[in-house]
Amino acid sequence: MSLLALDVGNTRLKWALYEQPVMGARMLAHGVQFLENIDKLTEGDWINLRPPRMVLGSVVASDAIKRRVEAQLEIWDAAPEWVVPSAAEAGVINGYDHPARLGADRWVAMIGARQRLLARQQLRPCVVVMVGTAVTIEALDAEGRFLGGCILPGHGIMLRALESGTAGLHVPTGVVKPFPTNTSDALTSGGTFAIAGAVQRMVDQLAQHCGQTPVCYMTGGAAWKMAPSMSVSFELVDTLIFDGLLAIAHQRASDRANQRLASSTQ
Ligand SMILES: Nc1ncnc2c1ncn2[C@@H]1O[C@H](COP(=O)(O)OP(=O)(O)O)[C@@H](O)[C@H]1O
Ligand SMILES: CC(C)(COP(=O)(O)O)[C@@H](O)C(=O)NCCC(=O)O
Ligand SMILES: [K+]
Repeated sequence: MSLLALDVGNTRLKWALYEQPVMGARMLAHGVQFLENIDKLTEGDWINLRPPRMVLGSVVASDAIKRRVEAQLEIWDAAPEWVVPSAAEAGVINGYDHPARLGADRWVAMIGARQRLLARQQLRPCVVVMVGTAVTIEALDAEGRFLGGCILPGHGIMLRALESGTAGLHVPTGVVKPFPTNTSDALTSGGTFAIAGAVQRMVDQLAQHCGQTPVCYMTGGAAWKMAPSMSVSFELVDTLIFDGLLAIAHQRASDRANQRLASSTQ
């Protein structure tokens, strides 16, 4: 049973077709589109795609974007399912005050991270960093409890905010330097250090809280930009959200199979 996994962020839609809804399944095809180009998926990227049997997605973009994605999915029989963060799922316990108000991408990425730790039998505390339009930094304890997390502006938003709020900060992109000596480098370095510093702080807080050094996973479209400037050790995992979607899809598919079995034996 093939699975089309969707990750709809505030900037881009990421998709991947898997052979089966299980962790470690073979990825048959994948792609990414900026949100302004999502109305052409069925006549473009998806034109020759083998019809998926199941479609599971995470969406944090607007309802209008979600409807436009659903319109593209109408060519296939499988009705799209969207993850809604709950109190607990696939090895993660949700500590948010209102579990459903947590971003679905954050929830799914934490589930992906937890599944990776479970697969390695490394039940350690974990920090999950996503560098996309926004940056999110989550803390999970060794039992898979999501203790809480931070939201920061991403690189682009930080720079645009500074540009629009000042008269003298309209400059080209610079490079990251320990001691920047021009405006471009000062801005680029400032944004990068803000993110790297926030991650380090969360790692320190979690280490102190749990009495154990956390594993740190980093993902997202702009993660590669952060990688050379991080002050803590981390693993870059491009597929963290897809890993989480596979775990949730696996759970749902086996629940349904069990229900069918129960009703057929009644
Ligand atoms: N090809 C690229 N070149 C430079 N930056 C990129 C590129 N692709 C993505 N990014 C950065 O990654 C961000 C989008 O990452 P993504 O994880 O897709 O975000 P979201 O999930 O919020 O849509 C952009 O805001 C941009 O900063
Ligand atoms: C924090 C986010 C904007 C991140 O979005 P992204 O950068 O992935 O596009 C998204 O997860 C979201 O809208 N969250 C809802 C609020 C919350 O998580 O508390
Ligand atoms: K994201």
